[in-house]
Amino acid sequence: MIKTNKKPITIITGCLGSGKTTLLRELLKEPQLQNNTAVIVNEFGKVGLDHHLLKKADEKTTLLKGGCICCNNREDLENELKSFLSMDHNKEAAINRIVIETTGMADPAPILFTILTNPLLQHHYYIDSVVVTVDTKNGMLHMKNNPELIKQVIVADKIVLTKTDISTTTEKEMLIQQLKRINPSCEILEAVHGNIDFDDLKGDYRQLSRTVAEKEIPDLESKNHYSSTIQSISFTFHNPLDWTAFGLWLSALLHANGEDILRVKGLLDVGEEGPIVLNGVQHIIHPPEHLDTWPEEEHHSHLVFILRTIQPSEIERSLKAFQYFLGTNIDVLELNAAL
Ligand SMILES: Nc1nc2c(ncn2[C@@H]2O[C@H](COP(=O)(O)OP(=O)(O)OP(=O)(O)O)[C@@H](O)[C@H]2O)c(=O)[nH]1
Repeated sequence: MIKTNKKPITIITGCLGSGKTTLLRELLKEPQLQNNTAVIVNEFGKVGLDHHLLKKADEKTTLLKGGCICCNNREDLENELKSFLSMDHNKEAAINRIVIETTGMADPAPILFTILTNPLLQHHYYIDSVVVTVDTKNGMLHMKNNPELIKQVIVADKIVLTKTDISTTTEKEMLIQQLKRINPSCEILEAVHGNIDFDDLKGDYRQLSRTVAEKEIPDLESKNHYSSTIQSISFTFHNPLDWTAFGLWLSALLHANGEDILRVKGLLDVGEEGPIVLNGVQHIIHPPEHLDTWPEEEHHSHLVFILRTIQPSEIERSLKAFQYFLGTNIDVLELNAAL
């Protein structure tokens, strides 16, 4: 147990769709995180969905908009962390722990750098633990295609293997071997659907004195680490959509372009009381989740794609060609977000 007045920061990072939000949603149910914990979520583009899902559990959830936390959004992070300090005078409202969920392609190094080198932040906060979720099913593929994952694993204190329930023993063993090669000192844990104790993810006293040098942070100066082939597009639908027709359209799209559709996420109005949460990671569409109620006042469907090599306009054309069958009007909210 660390004895300090500094506030611990837990950073949850990991590849697109590896289970960061699922993990965080479960953790926020723990009594120790119900009060006085602030959650900072960073997502691609201007349309974030994860913070809607988290908001129900924790009202102090902030979405950092306008770019990735590790490239063009570090000042926002700094300001957000500083703003929590102003709540310290009120014991009940004071924030005593921060959890940051980064985008799926974030390089955690610049985030650590921001917190570890700003004198004010350094005085009030410490990095308790860098937790990296790794999708056991897609992990080897992610490792091959996403250099960001390697950087995440390098700085990880704890790796949480997710989706072990849908992976084979061989997939898991090969992945563990590979992870140990990259970061031999890292603790590797498992969590199916985010089922893990927060205590297991906490750091130990040694992290309190962690410095930039100790963390061997790579690529501090990189402004933007993304490959230019990665783009995103988001849509909004104003009326409920036909879920069966949508499923057909999406299956055909993934069948044709699965490798190039890195991620699809949606909060969809299908004419029921609450929305459906849609989650796809490359070829895999996870079982959709029905929410009882909408997390926000506004009940419009949102759909976000993160793409590699395939043009966002192709998705738009394909979706619009299907519009009649979906029974709703489609607007493009954001196209070609600079990732
Ligand atoms: N079977 C299975 N599915 C999981 C597990 N963990 C997460 N998922 C599913 O994986 C999908 C993606 O999970 P998220 O938690 O949204 O992933 P994320 O890392 O937050 O995604 P981004 O924010 O887009 O990077 C969802 O459908 C989850 O229900 C797990 O342990 N087992």
